[in-house]
Amino acid sequence: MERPYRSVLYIPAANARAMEKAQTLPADAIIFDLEDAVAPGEKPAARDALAAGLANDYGRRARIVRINGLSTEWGQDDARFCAGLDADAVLIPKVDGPADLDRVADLIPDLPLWAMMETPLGMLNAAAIAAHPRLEGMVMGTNDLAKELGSRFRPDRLPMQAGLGLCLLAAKAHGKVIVDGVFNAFKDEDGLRAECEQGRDMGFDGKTLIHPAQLAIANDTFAPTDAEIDLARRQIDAFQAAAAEGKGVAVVDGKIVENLHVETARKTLDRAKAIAAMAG
Ligand SMILES: CC(C)(COP(=O)(O)OP(=O)(O)OC[C@H]1O[C@@H](n2cnc3c(N)ncnc32)[C@H](O)[C@@H]1OP(=O)(O)O)[C@@H](O)C(=O)NCCC(=O)NCCSC(=O)C[C@H](O)C(=O)O
Ligand SMILES: [Mg+2]
Repeated sequence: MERPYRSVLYIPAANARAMEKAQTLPADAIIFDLEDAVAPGEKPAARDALAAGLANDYGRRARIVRINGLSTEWGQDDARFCAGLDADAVLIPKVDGPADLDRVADLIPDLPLWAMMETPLGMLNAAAIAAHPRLEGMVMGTNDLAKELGSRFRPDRLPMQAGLGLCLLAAKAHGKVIVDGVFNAFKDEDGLRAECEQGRDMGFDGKTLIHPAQLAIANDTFAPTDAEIDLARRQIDAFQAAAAEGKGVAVVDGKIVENLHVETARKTLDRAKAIAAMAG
């Protein structure tokens, strides 16, 4: 049973109160951020605060640490800090290609790597990045991508579609987790829900979030509904019954069910089980 990544909450590593609070928040994963959410003058103190914060009990929530890029003045110290750290993964910002992952992999031999997908080169090299043997997951960085592209924020995210699609294809081709970018207006519930639904419909595993008020909407949107779970069970049952009669196709609710639909149905049930395990 794979972990769910419906809700992936960023927490500035300098914010001890938020790290404490996260122990009880319904996030599937936490990104402890040493990069953009921490002011330059606070970077060393943020590392110390994170070391203390990671001693908290986050239960089943995945603990991912976002370091500064190795080309910055903090990156090497961040990487040294992460080697041997009790965390679940290290997230590397602004990954342009697999060589960026190699460099961090050499410094941090013991943790899975995740890549921020947020540069034009990263989009063009998405397949090679996703194929990296140490890579476990990808996170869309839609703020940086918009900045680099000079594109505008639109509710339909049309300017983002090429990048989102390339990264999604790459992640799926190589069996990696992929979560969507943040929705900046954290008090706009309708806007967040619409963007979560778009990401879910495209195939993202979940959404990165910046505020606890966004958790419920992401958790709800990226979970299979009761109707989907019920349909998945009926599709599996109907297909098994058809197979027992020597048939390769069943019909449920007026629609055909073939082997491939059964695979999707099984994934739906697995996801529901993984989500239930988070609550338990
Ligand atoms: C956006 C915020 C600065 C708002 O903070 P604040 O004004 O303190 O919010 P509230 O008063 O509403 O907070 C209420 C309580 O919730 C806690 N809280 C707030 N945010 C978090 C959080 N992220 N995780 C856990 N807990 C949080 C507060 O401590 C309050 O608790 P209590 O004391 O019990 O009342 C703030 O939300 C924030 O800093 N968010 C994270 C910003 C961040 O991490 N940004 C960087 C990542 S996004 C990015 O870089 C995207 C990517 O790279 C790209 O390019 O797109
Ligand atoms: Mg970014």
